[in-house]
Amino acid sequence: MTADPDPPRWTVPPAEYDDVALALDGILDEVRVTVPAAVVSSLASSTAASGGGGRDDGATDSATDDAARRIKVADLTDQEGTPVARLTVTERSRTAEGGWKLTGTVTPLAAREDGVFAHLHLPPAVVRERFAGRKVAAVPLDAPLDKAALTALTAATRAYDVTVLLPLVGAGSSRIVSAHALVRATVVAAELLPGETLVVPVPLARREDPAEDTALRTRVAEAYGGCVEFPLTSSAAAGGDYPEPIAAIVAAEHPPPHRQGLVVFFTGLSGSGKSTLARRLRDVILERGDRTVTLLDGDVVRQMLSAGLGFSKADREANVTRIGFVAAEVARHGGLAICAPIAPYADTRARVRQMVAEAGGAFVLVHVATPLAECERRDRKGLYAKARAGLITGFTGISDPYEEPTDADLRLDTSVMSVEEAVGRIVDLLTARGWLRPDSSPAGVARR
Ligand SMILES: Nc1ncnc2c1ncn2[C@@H]1O[C@H](COP(=O)(O)OS(=O)(=O)O)[C@@H](OP(=O)(O)O)[C@H]1O
Ligand SMILES: Nc1ncnc2c1ncn2[C@@H]1O[C@H](COP(=O)(O)OP(=O)(O)O)[C@@H](O)[C@H]1O
Repeated sequence: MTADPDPPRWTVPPAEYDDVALALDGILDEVRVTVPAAVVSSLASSTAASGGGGRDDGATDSATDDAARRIKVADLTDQEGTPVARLTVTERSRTAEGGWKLTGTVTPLAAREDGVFAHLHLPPAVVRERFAGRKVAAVPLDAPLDKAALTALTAATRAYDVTVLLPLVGAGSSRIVSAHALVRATVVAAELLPGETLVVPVPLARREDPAEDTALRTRVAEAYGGCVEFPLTSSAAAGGDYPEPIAAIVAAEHPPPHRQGLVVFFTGLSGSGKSTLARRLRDVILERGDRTVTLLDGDVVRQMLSAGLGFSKADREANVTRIGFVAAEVARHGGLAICAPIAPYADTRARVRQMVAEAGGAFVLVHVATPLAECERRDRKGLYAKARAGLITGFTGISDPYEEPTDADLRLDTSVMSVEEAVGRIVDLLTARGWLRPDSSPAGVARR
C-alpha cells in the first residue's frame, strides 16, 4: 500500500492528543481521533475541483463521506501545528453528529516537548529496562496522597524493590488539584515513602465511563512494570488529612472564596443600567479595598477587543465569547472581572459560564431586568428612536431577540430601585457567598 503523498493534517483536541502520547509510548495499541469537518470538506472540495462535481462549495454529502473514507494516513499536530504523529487508519466510523472518527496506529514524527512536568516523562520501556530484574510496584494516582493513603501505600508496596508513582495528568484527570499540583504533591509523597521511588507523569485522559478509566489505569500500571493492590483512585478528597507539605500544595489550589477568581456578568437591554451598575460596583469594591477589579464594559470592549464586529448573531456571539475568554483568564489568576454586555443569547452566556468554571472561577449572572419601556424612555444615545424609525435594524428588544435568563443569580429592575440599592444587593450577595469579606466595608461606603 502506498501512503498519501501529502496526508491531511489537523490539530487534535487535548484528550486525543494525550491518547496519541500514550500510543507513541506503547501503552495504547491504537488511537481514535475526530476528523474536523473542515478537513473533510476541504478534501471533498479539492476532489470536486479536480472534476468530482458537487454543491456550491464543491462538496456534496456523499463527496464528504467519500473523502473521509479515502483518508488512509493523516498527520496529527500539537496545538502549535507541529506534526507529532502519523496515523495509519485501520477503521472509520460516523459519529452521532454526522462527523467522522478514525481509528489507527501512530508512529512518531516529532518528540513531544510539552505537557505537565514533561522533563519527568519516561516511556514505560525505559522504566522497565532501568529496573529490570527488580520487583516494581506501579501506582497510578489521580489525587494527592493523604496520610491514610500513604500508610496504605507503604503497606501495599512493602514487598517491592521500587515504587513507581504515576500521577495522571491527562485531560480532565484530577478533580481535586491541577495536574501540575498533582505532580508536585506526588513528588513530595515519593520522598515520604520508604525505599526507592520514581515519579512519572502519565497523560491519561479521563473517560466518561469509570470502568474504562479503571481498565486503562491498570493498563498504564502494567506497562510501567507491575500493578499493586491499591485503590487506583485515591480516596483522598479536598480537605483530607494531608502531611504538611502536601497540605500546603492542596491549600494553595483551594483559596478562600474572597481570593477565588470571580466573574460578575451583567446582562440586559441597552439602557437597562448595566454600565452604570458595573462601574458603581467596581468603585464600591475598590473603595472597600479587598479585591482588584477588571471592568469589561460593553462599549469599551467593542472599541478594543471586538473592533470591527457588528450586531449580527454571529458577531454578538463572538463579542460575548471574547469577553468571557478574557474574564475567565482574569478569574484563573484569582481576579475579579465585571462584564457588562447585552449578551442576548442564553447559549453564549452558558458558554461563558462554562469557560469561567473551567478556569476555576465562580460566576454570578446579574440580569438587569429594567423593562423595555423604561430603557426606551431613557434612550440616552437616541438609538431606540432610530430603531423604531427603522434607521437601525436588528436592535435588541425592538427588532432583534433578547433571551431572558432563567439562570440569573440576581434580577434587578432599575426602574424601581436606585443605583445604590441595586449595587447594595449585589454586594450583599457577593458577601453572603464569601467572595467579599464582610468586615472590609468601611461603614456607609456601599450604601450612601
Ligand atoms: N443593533 C444593536 N443592538 C443593540 N445594541 C446596539 C446595536 N447597535 C449599536 N448598539 C450599541 O451597542 C451596545 C451593545 O453592545 P454589546 O457589545 O453590549 O452587545 S452584544 O452583547 O454584543 O449584543 C449598546 O450599548 P449599551 O446601551 O451600553 O448596551 C448600544 O448602544
Ligand atoms: N436605578 C438605576 N440604575 C442604573 N441606571 C439608572 C438608574 N436610574 C437611572 N439610570 C440611568 O439609566 C441609564 C442607564 O444607562 P447604562 O448604564 O449605559 O445602561 P446599559 O449599559 O445597560 O446600556 C443611565 O443614564 C443611568 O443614569
